[in-house]
Amino acid sequence: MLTDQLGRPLRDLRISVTDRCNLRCTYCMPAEVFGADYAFLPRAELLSFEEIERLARTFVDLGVRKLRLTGGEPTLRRDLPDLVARLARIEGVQDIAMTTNGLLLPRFADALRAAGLDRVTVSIDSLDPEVFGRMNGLGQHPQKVVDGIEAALTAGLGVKINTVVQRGVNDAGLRDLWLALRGLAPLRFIEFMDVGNHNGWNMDSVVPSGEVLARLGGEAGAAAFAPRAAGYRGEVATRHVDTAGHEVGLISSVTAPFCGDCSRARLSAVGALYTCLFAGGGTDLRAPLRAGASDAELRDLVAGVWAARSDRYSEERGEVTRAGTRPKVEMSHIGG
Ligand SMILES: Nc1nc2c(ncn2[C@@H]2O[C@H](COP(=O)(O)OP(=O)(O)OP(=O)(O)O)[C@@H](O)[C@H]2O)c(=O)[nH]1
Ligand SMILES: C[S@@+](CC[C@H](N)C(=O)[O-])C[C@H]1O[C@@H](n2cnc3c(N)ncnc32)[C@H](O)[C@@H]1O
Ligand code: SF4
Ligand code: SF4
Repeated sequence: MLTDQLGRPLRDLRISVTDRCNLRCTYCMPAEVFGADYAFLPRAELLSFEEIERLARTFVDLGVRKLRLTGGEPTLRRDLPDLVARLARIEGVQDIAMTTNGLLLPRFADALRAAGLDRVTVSIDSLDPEVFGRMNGLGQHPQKVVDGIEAALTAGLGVKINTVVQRGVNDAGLRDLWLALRGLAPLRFIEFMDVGNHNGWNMDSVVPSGEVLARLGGEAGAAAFAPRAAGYRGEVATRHVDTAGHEVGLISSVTAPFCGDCSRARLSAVGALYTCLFAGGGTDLRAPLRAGASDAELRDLVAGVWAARSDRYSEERGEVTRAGTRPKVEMSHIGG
């Protein structure tokens, strides 16, 4: 089995299909930076669906079993169901998921499901129109995302909900969000992370997951929940359930890093392989692919990168921040 320097297998591939987005979340693509004059990737730079399929096969040959489409906003990529259908035909793939802001799900959920998509994770940070409108940078209304969640459920997709938590921004409304949406799907609360170079991260704006759970429980606090076993080895969220069986996941990359089990590789929209969400650079797979590399050559290239991998950024965060920040790839580029 292929493992990296810390004995971690390669199991999960997250594929960014575009760096564009129809929102400008302040913690990801702040409008001041990603404005009208921002140079998004020209179409010719993006991997074609044939190229994504070929590279996905390479990763599956090396042990990957889960694929996740992300971005930017993956539903903006034209003909996305065609890509899903190609990926669903790859022998060995057990799970195809997509992380999305949900806005276009009413339009595309049925076609994506029919093409073979298993699950979506839909991101929504608040049900308060003012708070959500501010956080998404474009004043979009949260009901549009809720409509997307409902469209995904109606289409028969598995659904989870992601919420990024920022102190003083959306933390006051977390319990309202939980009470309103817990009957629809499991909610997962993500500690605000220092991804990219522009989101103004600082430790004071992180709400530790323990505090989030206490807020969700209302008067009973965290005691309103019981822990539930992980769904699979290396799962990023720790699971908890309330007495009615509603599930909440806590993604505590800042206060309780999970690098020890990290089996995730990331492929950017231009075909660069990144071995960590916080990487400063990646390995170009597109150039050898377009130069006619054989399947074996591509496999050797990816296997070599994984075998040399020693990333554990979240565990080292304190040391790195003290030593001064280094440039990181943008979240919208690498996919979340
Ligand atoms: N630091 C860090 N954060 C991650 C990593 N993987 C995922 N996350 C964070 O967790 C969030 C949730 O991830 P999702 O895209 O929903 O995927 P997932 O939780 O791996 O998916 P499941 O297969 O449903 O468990 C991401 O948006 C990131 O913010 C990782 O490897 N490192
Ligand atoms: C980069 S987005 C891409 C997919 C899609 N546009 C969406 O928002 O779901 C993937 C996930 O990363 C999360 N994310 C983005 N920036 C983050 C940050 N600074 N800290 C924690 N999570 C973040 C988003 O909330 C989303 O759940
Ligand atoms: S988190 Fe998703 S929806 Fe928000 S700006 Fe980033 S890519 Fe777009
Ligand atoms: S910080 Fe890097 S190594 Fe650690 S879990 Fe996240 S992606 Fe994996």
